[in-house]
Amino acid sequence: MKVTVLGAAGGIGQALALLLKTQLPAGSKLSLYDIAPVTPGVAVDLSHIPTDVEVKGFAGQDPSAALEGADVVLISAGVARKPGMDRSDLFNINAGIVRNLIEKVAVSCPKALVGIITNPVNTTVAIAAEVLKKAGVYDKNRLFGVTTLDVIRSETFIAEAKGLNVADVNINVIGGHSGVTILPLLSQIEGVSFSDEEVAALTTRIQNAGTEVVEAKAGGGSATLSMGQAACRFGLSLVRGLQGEANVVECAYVDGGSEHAEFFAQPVLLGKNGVEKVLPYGELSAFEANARDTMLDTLKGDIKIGVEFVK
Ligand SMILES: NC(=O)C1=CN([C@@H]2O[C@H](COP(=O)(O)OP(=O)(O)OC[C@H]3O[C@@H](n4cnc5c(N)ncnc54)[C@H](O)[C@@H]3O)[C@@H](O)[C@H]2O)C=CC1
Ligand SMILES: O=C([O-])CC(=O)C(=O)O
Repeated sequence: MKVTVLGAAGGIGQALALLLKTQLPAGSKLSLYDIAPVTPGVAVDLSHIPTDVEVKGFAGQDPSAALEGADVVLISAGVARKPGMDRSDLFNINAGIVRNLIEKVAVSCPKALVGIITNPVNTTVAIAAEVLKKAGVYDKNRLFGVTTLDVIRSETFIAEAKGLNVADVNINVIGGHSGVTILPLLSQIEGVSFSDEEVAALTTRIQNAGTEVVEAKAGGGSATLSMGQAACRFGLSLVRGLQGEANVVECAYVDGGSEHAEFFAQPVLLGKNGVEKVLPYGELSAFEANARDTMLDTLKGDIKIGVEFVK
């Protein structure tokens, strides 16, 4: 199994690479690419950790060598937010970065499963899809927006609020990955009940958790370590699916035939070809149904910007 990280010298990329070096199945290959010249050194550094995962690092303008033969590609290349910015403010720089990288993916490893971390995810995934369509290699089951950070944050905050063992908390987070498009389905958590005030407060905290980190880092970037963990969890789930493991389910932002929007985050069953099955996200409370319906204009607008960028 070969996993390639694009943006591997960054805050997320390095954390993710470390976790993958220690957690990928024995015999895996880990390929690291970034425009930053430090990247081969990051690979040398990681290669001294005694696990059976071979690490190679690549820098420069062309990611092709890093992508050759990749089964999974995780993309965190691009700029991160500073206080006062929205994720959509990153579009001007990150749209072109994602477009150029996906053009290389389309040539070097068109069958790879691709997870996009680079913000604004609601838009960059649409860009990736259009680029892959243009290249004639689009397979909707192989492209994912990585929304796992919303899931792990929800698990953490719910366990804290309700005194639960976090390992027992499972939650679907649907929609997209910014502001009101992030919708945790708190009504589905088994064995706990929330007051209306608790639901409103917890939902808002989960939706704004990225901003919580951006403000706490005071100009030094956005979430990197928790995102590294989230991307590792998601990447390992993609690998487990590829290896034929049964019942591997994650929420992700996919082109899954949703009635709501062209791309929509919801639970998917992962398998040898990526998305094996798009799963229903279950019953919603009245609060959640209203939140889902009111997010759709924003989500569809974000997607449209991505589609138009490529056309
Ligand atoms: N999906 C999610 O839940 C989350 C997404 N993000 C997003 O992830 C992205 C990366 O964040 P950080 O790692 O904190 O940023 P960072 O600035 O620490 O790292 C970004 C890396 O991308 C590299 N890069 C820039 N252009 C490149 C190109 N054309 N090819 C290859 N590498 C390139 C840079 O050299 C840098 O090493 C941001 O867009 C951020 O908003 C961040 C947190 C959560
Ligand atoms: O908020 C940001 O800019 C980074 C991000 O997507 C998150 O932490 O969820």
